[in-house]
Amino acid sequence: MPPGRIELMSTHIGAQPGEIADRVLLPGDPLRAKWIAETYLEDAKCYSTVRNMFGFTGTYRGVRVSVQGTGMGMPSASIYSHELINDYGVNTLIRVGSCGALSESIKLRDVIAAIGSSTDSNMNRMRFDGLIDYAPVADFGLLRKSVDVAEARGIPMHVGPILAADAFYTDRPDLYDTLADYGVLAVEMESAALYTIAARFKARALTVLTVSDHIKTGERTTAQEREQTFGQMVEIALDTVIA
Ligand SMILES: O=P(O)(O)O[C@H]1O[C@H](CO)[C@@H](O)[C@H]1O
Ligand SMILES: O=c1cc[nH]c(=O)[nH]1
Repeated sequence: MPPGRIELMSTHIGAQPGEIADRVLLPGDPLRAKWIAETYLEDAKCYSTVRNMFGFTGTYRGVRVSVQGTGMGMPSASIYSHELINDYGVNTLIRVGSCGALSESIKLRDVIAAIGSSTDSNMNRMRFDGLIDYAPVADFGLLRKSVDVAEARGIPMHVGPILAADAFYTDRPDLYDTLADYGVLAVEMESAALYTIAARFKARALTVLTVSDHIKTGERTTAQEREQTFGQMVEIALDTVIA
């Protein structure tokens, strides 16, 4: 930090007030955040390197947009979502993540927009004293816009429910089959927390995913692909977040 500059960062994000746009894309992978900023944003500047969880602000089609890594899992994603909304005034958050397909109807590299997110996480059970099974859902306006954008760009996009799991490696693959029977398309690890925190603090949130693994077929993409080549998902998210 330059001498004389007063430190006003939040606990986990090293940005000064005003350095983060009011609309933010949220990849789990901080290097995907860097790739998105370098590939899609004009005049992108890095506002945070705290814990190497990079955040950048630039412009996309003339609109200020930020992109912030969230890390893996709901505890980590909750921290970044909470601080972006409450400490930096962010009002629109679109997660751009990878996921594992649960359904035979979904193929590797397909794009999914998540209407709602079931979860095995205990976080909402604590929030609601175990009395309510809260249903975390996407902001309808963002979801509808993303569908319009995908259609306009000619990108096929599945729209449906997903699972946000605490564990990447599961001992209960049978539950994935049951969830698929109930129409759940894919599994990832952050969306339920994002939707819940956005609802709690009156922000708008959406999750758009690219299938990086197929739970049924065992197919998977490479780490480099997960970091750098999920362009269709990012383009849908960017066109949606600036609308
Ligand atoms: O690619 P990201 O956005 O990190 O999302 C998925 O990838 C990670 C697991 O490999 C989890 O964070 C999961 O949600
Ligand atoms: O959370 C995730 C992400 C990708 N693939 C999975 O199986 N799980």
